Amino acid sequence: MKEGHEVIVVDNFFTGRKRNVEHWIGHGNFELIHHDIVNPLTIEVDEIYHLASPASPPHYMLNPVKTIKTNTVGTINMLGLARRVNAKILIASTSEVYGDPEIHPQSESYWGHVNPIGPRACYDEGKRVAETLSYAYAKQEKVQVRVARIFNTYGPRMHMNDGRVVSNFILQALQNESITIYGHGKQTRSFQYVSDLVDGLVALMNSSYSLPVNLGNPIEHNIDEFAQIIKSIVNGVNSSIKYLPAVEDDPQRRRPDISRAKKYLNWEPKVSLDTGLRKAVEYFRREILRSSMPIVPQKFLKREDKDLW
Ligand SMILES: O=C(O)[C@H]1O[C@H](OP(=O)(O)OP(=O)(O)OC[C@H]2O[C@@H](n3ccc(=O)[nH]c3=O)[C@H](O)[C@@H]2O)[C@H](O)[C@@H](O)[C@@H]1O
Repeated sequence: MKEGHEVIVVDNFFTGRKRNVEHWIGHGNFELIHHDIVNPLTIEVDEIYHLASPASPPHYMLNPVKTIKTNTVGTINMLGLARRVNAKILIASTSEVYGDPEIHPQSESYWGHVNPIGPRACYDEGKRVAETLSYAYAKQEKVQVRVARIFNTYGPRMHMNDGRVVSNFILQALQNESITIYGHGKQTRSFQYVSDLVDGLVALMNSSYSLPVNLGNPIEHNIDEFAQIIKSIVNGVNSSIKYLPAVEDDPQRRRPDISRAKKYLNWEPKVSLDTGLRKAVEYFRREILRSSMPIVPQKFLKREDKDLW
């Protein structure tokens, strides 16, 4: 990137400007992803990372309309901005475009198995439309797009109330509470450490490859095993396992085929689950100590329960 030029990163949590070359805008809120954020007459923009959207199931299900708007209207705004300022744009898509997959592991050529009217549809279909929009803008408006299909990611500085499995299990084990498994616990996931993901996103942006690319760690565990791994790292001897009702449309198996990322980006994850989880656990331990009251893992809420927005 040329000196004095801008990279715009739009995501959920960071707002404001960092150093000379980065622009963080966010809150996963589609009104903020607006074309007024950059005045193309005063700033030259080379790259836009569009990462904005709620991504945790209890969060995105709480306000499905806003989730869809962020991924459709918000993405149109960002693609329009990329076109006007002639910037390359990276869209954060998701493993959830594969839905509850019938093909395993999932490669990018798989079209997916998504329930278009289920509780996850606001996110799954929102991201699928975001991909469709990206390639429509690429074809019609010649926008340079990069599409990352991101698989389950964790690490320090996750939101304590994120509500996804990694933060829930670590919080529960650290606070000697029961670990809550939704359903039978035989569903699988493959977890990647945050720095591997960031390396993959930057490699994709810098590459000349424009089709979707899976970014994830292909080592797969079922959720029962994952609970035991967290317990052993935390030494959560007092945490029992509590089985709760299954989440509707919960994908039963998920593991990325990362041949494409290896071939075109020369990328593969480097951080083992054990190393990454130890770092995440240490972060959570410190956060709990800093907090004056117990931190309750996020559960699935109804709109009237709490407004997270
Ligand atoms: O990261 C991904 O690839 C995508 O999938 C995630 O969805 P999911 O994998 O269902 O995320 P979690 O909420 O962390 O659930 C993982 C598994 O653990 C289970 N779980 C979750 C939380 C919990 O307390 N207990 C529990 O058993 C869930 O039912 C599910 O089977 C999120 O939708 C997105 O962050 C993302 O796009």
